[in-house]
Amino acid sequence: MEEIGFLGLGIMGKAMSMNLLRHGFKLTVWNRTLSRCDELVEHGATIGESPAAVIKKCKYTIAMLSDPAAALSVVFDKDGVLEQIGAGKGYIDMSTVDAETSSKISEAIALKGGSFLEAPVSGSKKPAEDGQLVILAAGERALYDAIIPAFDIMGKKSFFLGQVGNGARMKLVVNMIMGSMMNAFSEGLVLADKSGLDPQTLLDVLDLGAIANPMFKMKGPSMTKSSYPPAFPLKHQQKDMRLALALGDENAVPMPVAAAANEAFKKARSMGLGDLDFSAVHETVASSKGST
Ligand SMILES: NC(=O)C1=CN([C@@H]2O[C@H](COP(=O)(O)OP(=O)(O)OC[C@H]3O[C@@H](n4cnc5c(N)ncnc54)[C@H](OP(=O)(O)O)[C@@H]3O)[C@@H](O)[C@H]2O)C=CC1
Ligand SMILES: O=CC(=O)O
Repeated sequence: MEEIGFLGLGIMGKAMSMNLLRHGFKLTVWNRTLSRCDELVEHGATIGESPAAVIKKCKYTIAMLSDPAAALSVVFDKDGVLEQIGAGKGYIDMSTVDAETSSKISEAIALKGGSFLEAPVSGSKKPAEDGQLVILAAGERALYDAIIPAFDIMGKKSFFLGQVGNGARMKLVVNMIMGSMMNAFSEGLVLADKSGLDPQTLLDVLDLGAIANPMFKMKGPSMTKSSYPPAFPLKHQQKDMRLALALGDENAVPMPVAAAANEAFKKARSMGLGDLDFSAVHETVASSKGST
């Protein structure tokens, strides 16, 4: 496959691009904080000096950025994607954003004659390192077909969901469920502990029953030790809850559970936990002062 551009080398972008390099892809990378490119360069990547420079050089460019503001800035600002996108070039945004952001980007790229695909992912740092993401793509089918060799390296399964917006919406629904589950899990761990049970035994019981899942299994042991090394930063999970609630507003779907979960993530952010893993929401319950 031809050289691919990659914009955004945070937790996910770095893991995904390293994985592509390991599998023989040639990459030109850019990150706002340039020093984050160094490790990729050591593994064979080339640096592009701006998003525009990367687009100019590469037929296909992937982005993995924090939020709607970042996704829009990289496309619309000076030296951004729009300056060089055009006929024969494809832009694939894998960031988690809302459908409106994605549509704005898609329309602007179409006006320049380029192709666009949104492709947010389910799966965190480890699945990204291992090429085990679930890819939720929507937009131009021809671009999806062209980029499939890269998706096959980054993911264990890719879905094509139709028109732009469907990938963003699917991702927000999934993360809304995940964020709500994480809060219920945190409350359960604290309830077990405060009522005299061993949280580790609770984890063993959960893992054998109908609500066993990889998230409880992976995060539970570190949560019981109040350890939250960031795989999925809490500030991004709160962003996803906020965007999912807005989707609920648009569609008049009552979501009291998600709204409460969003409040807990906001509380965690106010406690300075935004850069830790989203499982740190546990601290909002664990560290609350209760009298018995
Ligand atoms: N971590 C995870 O488990 C998962 C994350 N996601 C989603 O993937 C996306 C990336 O997540 P993750 O890698 O964890 O996040 P990080 O916070 O680790 O990385 C964010 C990236 O966005 C860049 N960025 C932020 N603001 C701007 C801006 N204004 N202009 C240009 N670049 C900017 C950062 O650059 P800089 O280095 O300069 O700060 C960095 O490269 C998010 O949308 C997240 O919700 C999806 C699935 C799993
Ligand atoms: O967006 C986060 C994830 O784990 O998926």
